[in-house]
Amino acid sequence: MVQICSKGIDDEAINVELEKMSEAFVIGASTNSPSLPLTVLVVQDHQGISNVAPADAPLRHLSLTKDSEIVAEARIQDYINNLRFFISPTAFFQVNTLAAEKLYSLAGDWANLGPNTLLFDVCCGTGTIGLTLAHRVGMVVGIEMNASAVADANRNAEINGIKNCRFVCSKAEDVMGSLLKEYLTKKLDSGISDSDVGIKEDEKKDIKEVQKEEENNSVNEKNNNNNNEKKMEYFENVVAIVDPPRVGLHPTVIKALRTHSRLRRLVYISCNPESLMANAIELCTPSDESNEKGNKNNRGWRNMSSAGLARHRAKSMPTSEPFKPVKAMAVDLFPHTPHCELVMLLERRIWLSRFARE
Ligand SMILES: C[S@@+](CC[C@H](N)C(=O)[O-])C[C@H]1O[C@@H](n2cnc3c(N)ncnc32)[C@H](O)[C@@H]1O
Repeated sequence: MVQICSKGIDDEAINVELEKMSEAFVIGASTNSPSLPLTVLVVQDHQGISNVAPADAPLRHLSLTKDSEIVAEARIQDYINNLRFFISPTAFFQVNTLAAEKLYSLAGDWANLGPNTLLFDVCCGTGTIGLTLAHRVGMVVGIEMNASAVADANRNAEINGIKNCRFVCSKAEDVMGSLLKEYLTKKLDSGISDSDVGIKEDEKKDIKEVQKEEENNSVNEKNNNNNNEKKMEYFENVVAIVDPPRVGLHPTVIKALRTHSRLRRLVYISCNPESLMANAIELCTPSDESNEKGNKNNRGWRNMSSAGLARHRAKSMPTSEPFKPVKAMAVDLFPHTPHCELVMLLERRIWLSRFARE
């Protein structure tokens, strides 16, 4: 396992060693051998990120300890937006932290955040997106399947004094539906009057119908026992920033996001345009079209492109208001490579006018 980092490692022994190396720039740490020690790859006197590993980069072995427990504790650390992040060996972290700052703040701007916003940070890793945007929202709910990354996220919230985040350790497909239901169906049971949030009578009926539909949906739901005093609060503005791995979002997550009508705005961050396009097709295909009589038992699916498969899957999406792709931007997190991050804003009709800032 190679973990890329840019500034330091959470281990006093390593830091002592690094100090001896003047301005050493740590670019990788490996803990994949059962017979540790930790190996740290460094480039001396280096400044910058994108060209950090010249072919002749020296590989330095730092013998830390034979006590594997101590080494297993080693976490690298880095900074984004002046927040400090601890990162476990198996947790994801963007290598180009300066560009990541731009990426996350762009996503935050497009998500139209405010104090009454509930932000779902789907595939949250060590909590980077949610934690850097936490000061701009009422509450963040992060979802991540890597337990070490979730432990990091909780620790990162704590060390940065951030209190309005909850991180759920689970596959998004297992909890997205139940979390949306937990937070978004509070409204009609709460004492808040609909006029307070601008809901008209016919829209209220729509919401109830959709909620009923949501209950009937066979989203695989697991209860999670995370307690958080904020979870009973009502938030007017509900948005999701999703940042899935290359494969994109699981169909169950797409269905949950699409069929929960109070989610009006979705910012999709992707490192793979193909899966982004496929997921956007399912999120944005109008129900009338998706329910068109087609050959639902199409046996040619094995030969389909991911977009073709998405169009096919969209046919079985429950009736729901589609999102619309509004704008997209590429953010070059990997200069001098063919890879690029993409950000796309998806929106639905803003019926609660006070949500819209523009
Ligand atoms: C591209 S990374 C983004 C991480 C984080 N948003 C960031 O910018 O640092 C994708 C993350 O999704 C997580 N992941 C992959 N599949 C998942 C799933 N089915 N449910 C929840 N998280 C998942 C990975 O562990 C990884 O942390």
